[in-house]
Amino acid sequence: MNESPRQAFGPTTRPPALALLGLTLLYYLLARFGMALFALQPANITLIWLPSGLGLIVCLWAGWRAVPLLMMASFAANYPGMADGAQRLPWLHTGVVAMADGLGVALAAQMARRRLPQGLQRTGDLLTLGLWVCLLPTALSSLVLASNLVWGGYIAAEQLGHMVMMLVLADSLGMVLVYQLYEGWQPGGERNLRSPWFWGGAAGLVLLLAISAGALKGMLFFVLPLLVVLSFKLSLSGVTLLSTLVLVAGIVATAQGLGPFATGRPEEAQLELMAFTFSSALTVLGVALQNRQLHRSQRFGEQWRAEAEHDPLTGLMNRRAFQPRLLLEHQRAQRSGRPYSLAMLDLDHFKQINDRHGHAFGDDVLVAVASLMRQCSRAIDAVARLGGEEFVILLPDTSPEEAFKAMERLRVALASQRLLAPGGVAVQVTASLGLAGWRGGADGANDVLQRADRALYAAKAAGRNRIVVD
Ligand SMILES: Nc1nc2c(ncn2[C@@H]2O[C@H](COP(=O)(O)OP(=O)(O)OP(=O)(O)O)[C@@H](O)[C@H]2O)c(=O)[nH]1
Repeated sequence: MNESPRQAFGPTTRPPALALLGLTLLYYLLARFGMALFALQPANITLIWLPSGLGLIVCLWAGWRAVPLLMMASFAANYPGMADGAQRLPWLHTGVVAMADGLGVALAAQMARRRLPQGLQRTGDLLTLGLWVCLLPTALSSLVLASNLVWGGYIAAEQLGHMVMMLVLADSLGMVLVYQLYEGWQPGGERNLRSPWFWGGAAGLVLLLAISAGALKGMLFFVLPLLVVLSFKLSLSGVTLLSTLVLVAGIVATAQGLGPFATGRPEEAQLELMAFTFSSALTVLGVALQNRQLHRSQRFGEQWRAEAEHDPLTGLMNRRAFQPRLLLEHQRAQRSGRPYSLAMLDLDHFKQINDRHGHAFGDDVLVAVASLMRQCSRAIDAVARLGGEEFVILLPDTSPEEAFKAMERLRVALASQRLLAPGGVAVQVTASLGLAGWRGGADGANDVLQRADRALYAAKAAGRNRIVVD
């Protein structure tokens, strides 16, 4: 799974032109109609500026070539409004707005590439996202935008500071909400749509929104705990999708005069809503990232353990994993009084096979023998490769007499099989086995192992391709 597909700003692969044009059109529509959809009346304050988030993503994806397109879209979206007043040179001021918009998101994308080259990985990355990707670029572009508005006579000079703050908040919020969607998405993310938690969670969120738009306005604050619960149940993609949708819906509702933030004091309401939306988005994203990190380390732990305990050639358990398994079986046998048996198996004249047919064929032989041993043993048996051409089989609940029958079947099966060496030579491989059992008494697990080993040497000494029981 590639979870860090972040593309360099100034990318190496060209995005399809049609997709780029489509996104530019979306940017235009969001900018054009976002003002109406997200503006808090009567002061006409835009609560969230989604084009900044979309612009950031487009720049991350398409690099510098997206910037002129975004500037044109911004110009086209802003010009009707800016030409509406009595101010002079509206095209010039709209041009400055378009430039600030385009360069702001380009700078944010550059920051994201430099500061978060692997995307969001840890909760600590949220500080980088907030400060470097959102706050700094939007502060610079907002300063240019607001000064331009003062210069053009659109707003009074004393409104500059307030305007900058509003623009920074609305732009940053747009970036956080859209960027978390982009970051959260990963191949396989659509699996969330099959989870009952996703649809149940979505229904719960819609219910909370609906109730808070009516009589119980405070119910909106339960959106956060519900999203936190969902961040434990869904993958990052699902959580970021629900979080973005519900928080944007909350903003739209406020702009329509619904919910706890529609108080009739627009400027205060804006700040409260921003604080709620920011803290909710970042908390949920933080928990979801932490959770993903935890799952990853668990997965790595399991993978590391599997690798540490298995022989890479045959896939069988190795000596390290076999030892505790044997001890466990010995303790179980001591408690239950039931016997167990151990068979040590060593290939005969394996050095000759290697020398005559090559090491690679020797490896094939080891793999074939391992596979045969698996086939000839039961699910409760433990088959391990102790090293080289030496194997062991632990047969729980089995007396040496019963084990002998099973091992004899294995020995015969191996000896009657022919393996094709390079050049088409059919090679017979045989093995010698030493068998020992535990039937109670003072013997420890290692004593049983040593007895099986002694029996194996006896089998070799007696002429090979046979089983000796100790
Ligand atoms: N191809 C291959 N050979 C291995 C591997 N591990 C050990 N060997 C070889 O196994 C051979 C073992 O040789 P010996 O210990 O002399 O035993 P043998 O030739 O089977 O003789 P006996 O056990 O007395 O029948 C050596 O040549 C090792 O190089 C492996 O992973 N792959």
